[in-house]
Amino acid sequence: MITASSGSRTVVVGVKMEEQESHTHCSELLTWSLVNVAQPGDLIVALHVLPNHETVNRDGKSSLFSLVKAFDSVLSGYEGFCNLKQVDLKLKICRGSSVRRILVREANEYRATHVIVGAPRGFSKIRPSISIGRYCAKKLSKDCWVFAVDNGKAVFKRDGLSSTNCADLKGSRVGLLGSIQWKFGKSSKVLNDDIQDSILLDSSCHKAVDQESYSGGDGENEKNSLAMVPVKVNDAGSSVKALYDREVANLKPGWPLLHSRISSSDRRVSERSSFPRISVVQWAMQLPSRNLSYDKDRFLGLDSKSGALVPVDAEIGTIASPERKSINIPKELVGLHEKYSSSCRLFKYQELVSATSNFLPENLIGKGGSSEVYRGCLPDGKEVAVKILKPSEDVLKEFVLEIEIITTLHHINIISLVGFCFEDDNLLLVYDFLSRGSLEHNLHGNKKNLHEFGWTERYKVALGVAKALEYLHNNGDKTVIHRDVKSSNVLLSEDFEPQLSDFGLAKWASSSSSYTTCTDVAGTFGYLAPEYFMYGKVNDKIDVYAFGVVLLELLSGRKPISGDYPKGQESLVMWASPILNSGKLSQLLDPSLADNYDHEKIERMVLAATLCIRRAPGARPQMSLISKVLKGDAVVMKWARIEINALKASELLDEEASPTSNLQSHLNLALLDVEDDTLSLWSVDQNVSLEDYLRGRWSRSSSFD
Ligand SMILES: Nc1ncnc2c1ncn2[C@@H]1O[C@H](COP(=O)(O)OP(=O)(O)OP(=O)(O)O)[C@@H](O)[C@H]1O
Repeated sequence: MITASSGSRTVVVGVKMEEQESHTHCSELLTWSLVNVAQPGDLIVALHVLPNHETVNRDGKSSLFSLVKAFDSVLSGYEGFCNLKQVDLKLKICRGSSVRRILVREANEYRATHVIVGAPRGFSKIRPSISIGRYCAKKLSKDCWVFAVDNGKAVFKRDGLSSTNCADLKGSRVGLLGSIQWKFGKSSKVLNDDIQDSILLDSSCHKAVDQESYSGGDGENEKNSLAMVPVKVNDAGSSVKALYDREVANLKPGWPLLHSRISSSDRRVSERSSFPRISVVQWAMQLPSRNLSYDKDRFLGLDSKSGALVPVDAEIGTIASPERKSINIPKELVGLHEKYSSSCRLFKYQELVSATSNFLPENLIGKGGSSEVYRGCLPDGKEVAVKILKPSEDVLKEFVLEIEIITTLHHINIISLVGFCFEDDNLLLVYDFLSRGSLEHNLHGNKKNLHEFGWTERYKVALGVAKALEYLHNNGDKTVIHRDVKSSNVLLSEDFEPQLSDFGLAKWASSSSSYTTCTDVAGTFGYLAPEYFMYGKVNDKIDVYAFGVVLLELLSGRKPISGDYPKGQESLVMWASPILNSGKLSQLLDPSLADNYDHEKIERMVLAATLCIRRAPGARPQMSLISKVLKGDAVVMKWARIEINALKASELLDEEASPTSNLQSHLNLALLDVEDDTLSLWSVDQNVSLEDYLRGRWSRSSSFD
């Protein structure tokens, strides 16, 4: 039996391949499942039941043969998305007479946590998917979630008892390197375990399907699994891999960065599971490259009672271990306190335990992908937010980087670090507490606060975050690129003054405009700039793009990505772009707010958003210009209007030039706004820089005025 690794979940999706319907049913159901249910670490099993009587097609070919081929073409479109979302997608084909019974049997075999069924588009019977959904709900354990999806909407849902609910894409941070290693490790394991009845898909497909292997079986009890196909993952180095290598060489848009990671890691088998059950420090010490033999005279000591590593702090005068001997500590933590003692405090773990009333669940104010945040109160009455980092491969790097970067930043719109703690099993960061929580919460969370969070406050937030980013990008000779600008990383004070937080992914850059290429693309769905997502290219413009998405959230009240909206509107950028082009502002603005807004300020936010989300990084202005737009600088506003008119003209041309899209580009567009860059390059050429504009060197400006 194949199951997901411990701690992860298995989602069984009953897919039906409809020859005549260009596979739309299968794609829709899978897309729905991946967007709405899948979470990093999940195993998604696309299960197709082949009726017993179907052995040959009308054209006389083996039905299984054509079926696998058809599935391959559909599923290969999901490769990039699955890698990004860190899920493993498998196809399983079973033979049998009753689809529902086989679904239940397979779900039980996989110990599925979620089962998703659908119905072919245009099916005229009364919602057959609901009836299958009900059947599965009745037959499957109460732990299992069951969904019936019809036309892109869940028409039936049975909540499972397990606490693991549906995915919330907004919070899914992505880390490509990690996902690929995991995927290979996991895929290899699954294949080895199941090698007897699995068939690897070869590019020709002829080897993929053993024609003998599906010759019989007339009951559901029979072992009638026919094919288990890992999507585009092939340990044996088949032509699929060759394709990756070719594509890397050409660096075409698509998934080149993913491909390069895949080709360089195809022999790795990593056993990445969920979070390890050992301490962060212990865990980090196991990593070979991070260890350092260190005489602990100075900062860390071994607690003779617990055997744990504890900080030795001369100022606070805590533990000095009697057993002074050489021990291994992660090199990242060496000298940390000494280096930052002037700018922030080293807390003892006990102090933070007391401050948060032993991390009382009621004090939990937020959860991130890699952390939990508790509200706390220090003995002097100061309120703090205590962030506990969960173990992960990069946790030490992120911990130290956050301290390193944040202690150099001093701005009213950037969060202050009060102190930190590394002790025993724990890595903690202590910040000023911001009473209104995150912008994300204010926009998309508790709707009853909405009347307080009106247009004035939203404008204030937009301007404050712009100033924070301007400061980061122009702070002396070292630019800081945040890399994870998003509404959950903007915190609000009582009077809605925003502060940018979470510098765990931030990067130093020598200058704001020069590019560096990252192999560890990380960030959050919905906010990733296309050039960063596709090529790992990083400069300040990736923050500008993400800020544009935050502006759109402020204007529309919509989430950057959500499966709640109709097909094609899941991505905020994709939904908003045509509206921004059409200038029909009423369609863009948050319907839950009254329309007594300050027109000028809204226009500034709209202009700024339009400029920020331009696909070509070179066409996105620097944050200093965006701040000026938001402040309403007359000259810059005029220039911005000209820019945007030029953009509209270029987009109209582009629409005429390339009206079609395939599944891959549809997914890219819908979820990540990744598209061929030709339009953007065109628009860069056509547009005028502010400098040129000010020098009056742009002769065509009058035609757009
Ligand atoms: N200083 C703070 N004051 C008040 N609330 C905070 C503070 N810091 C964090 N929070 C709350 O905790 C939540 C989680 O924060 P955290 O930075 O751990 O994760 P995130 O940014 O939401 O996600 P990820 O870490 O995956 O990017 C925030 O969204 C916010 O609601």
